[in-house]
Amino acid sequence: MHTFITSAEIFVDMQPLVRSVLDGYNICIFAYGQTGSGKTFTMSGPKILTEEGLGVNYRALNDLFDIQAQRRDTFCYEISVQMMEIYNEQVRDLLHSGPNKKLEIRNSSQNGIAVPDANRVPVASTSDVVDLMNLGQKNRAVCSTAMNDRSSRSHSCVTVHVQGQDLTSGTVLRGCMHLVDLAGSERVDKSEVVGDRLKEAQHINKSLAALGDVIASLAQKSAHVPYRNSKLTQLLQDSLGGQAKTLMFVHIAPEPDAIGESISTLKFAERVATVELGAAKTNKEGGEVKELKEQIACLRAALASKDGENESIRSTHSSPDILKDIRISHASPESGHPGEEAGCLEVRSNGTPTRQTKPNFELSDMLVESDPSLWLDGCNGDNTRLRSINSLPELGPDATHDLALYQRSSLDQQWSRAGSIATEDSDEGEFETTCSSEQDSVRPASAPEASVTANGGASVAKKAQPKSVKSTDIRGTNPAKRTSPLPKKANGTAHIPIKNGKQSTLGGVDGKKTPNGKVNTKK
Ligand SMILES: Nc1ncnc2c1ncn2[C@@H]1O[C@H](COP(=O)(O)OP(=O)(O)OP(=O)(O)O)[C@@H](O)[C@H]1O
Repeated sequence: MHTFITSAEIFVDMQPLVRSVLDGYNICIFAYGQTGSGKTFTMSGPKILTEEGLGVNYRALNDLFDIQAQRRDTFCYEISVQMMEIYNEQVRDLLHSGPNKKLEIRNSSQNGIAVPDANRVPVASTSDVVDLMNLGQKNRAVCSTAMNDRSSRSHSCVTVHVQGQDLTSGTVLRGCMHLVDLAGSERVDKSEVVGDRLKEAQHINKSLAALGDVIASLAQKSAHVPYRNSKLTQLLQDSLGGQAKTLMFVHIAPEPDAIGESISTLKFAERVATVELGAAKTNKEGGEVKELKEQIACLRAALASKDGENESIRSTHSSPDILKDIRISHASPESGHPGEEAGCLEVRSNGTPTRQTKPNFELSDMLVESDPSLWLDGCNGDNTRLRSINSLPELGPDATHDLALYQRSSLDQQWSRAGSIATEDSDEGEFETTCSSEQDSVRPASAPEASVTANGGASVAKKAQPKSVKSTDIRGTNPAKRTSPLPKKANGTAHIPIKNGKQSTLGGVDGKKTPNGKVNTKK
């Protein structure tokens, strides 16, 4: 049995995840699968866009605008978009009008993984987004191959930055969402590519292999995760091994001769499902942090002015013009204190005695007065990075994973949802210690779990769900509490429960596991 579903229905399932970007979470949604299996269709929609065909990229941004409008009285949001592609191992700006320059992926303690030099365009409405996406799609490297007349020759990434300020408390939330349409893996004998197309295919396959290696390392909890082996894995580093909420759509082509690729795609999905993510956390800057930052700014200003005064004193000392104003008070013969003679200097500037002014507060006093606990607990931002990566919390007992499987029919190219797994993660995650982009990350031993989605043209979702966000995908973790281990929706969605955020097996379409633990893409 299978049910055909539309892009709108797929979006409903991922909506809670998208919405949490407005609550300060980092989100990554990406499409994986062989060439021609429907990744671009899922993310962006068909070549000629219709309202029903709009891909999840558009829907996600539309949804953000809707909520922005709903929260107008309580929050002030700024939304901006970047659009990049990784083409032949080079990061390029898709919103750049001039010649494309090579961009660098940077890892900073403040922003995590980012491409700061890519154009970041503020958007305020759906039409702004449509214009931007059109420009990006136009600039994207696309070419016709024997497998797909509109084959993406690059990985594309739409990054949505959201900053919101709570108008009551002044708390600032920063969230960021990557929407990634990967280039498809392809067998070059089948896609019949030569020359530049062949070179592109080799780069694509190599970077997807690097993604596979990263997933394998994460799944095995290896101490070393080879993020640096490709630009793709560098860019997705935070989403694959960090504290983002990540969802992956896995696509397979239903044609019989694609069976080899389909199996390897599903094996990949199975492995992704076992990856544990760190607990999702918000990028929140509360009132206390704001206050402390203001204090720091004051202290810096005070120090600067103090330095300035010291400097002016020093220059007064060394200025020959001023020397004449320095009067050495020779001890009167009566005083009889030779030591006082030498030490008695009166320094004047501009002919008037200068006194060293004491600042209103002392740096040391202020620092002692500040409660150090505030620096960690009061701030979910960068200061928490100071904590050891070993202190990453395990997922609570309520953590679940939710795997959503979508299936595309070979005949009418419709999607059928087959099952779903999601993760509910603690809101109270901590940052992994940041490292330079020149270093691969070492995985925290206790990092909690990921979740995955697959589709039968298939898709896999991996997300860490905030407790505050009501997700239709969130399930209790205690299997005993459930009436069925794989409750099935009328439309064919099966939810696979995972205890303590761990997925034991990847369920089949009908909610049943095949003997070898593979997914049943039953139609
Ligand atoms: N669910 C669907 N319904 C109808 N048409 C679809 C669907 N999925 C994909 N298609 C069509 O199949 C073709 C290939 O899809 P698409 O370009 O999205 O594949 P892709 O996985 O992005 O390929 P590549 O990796 O080569 O870029 C397109 O013509 C697309 O319109």
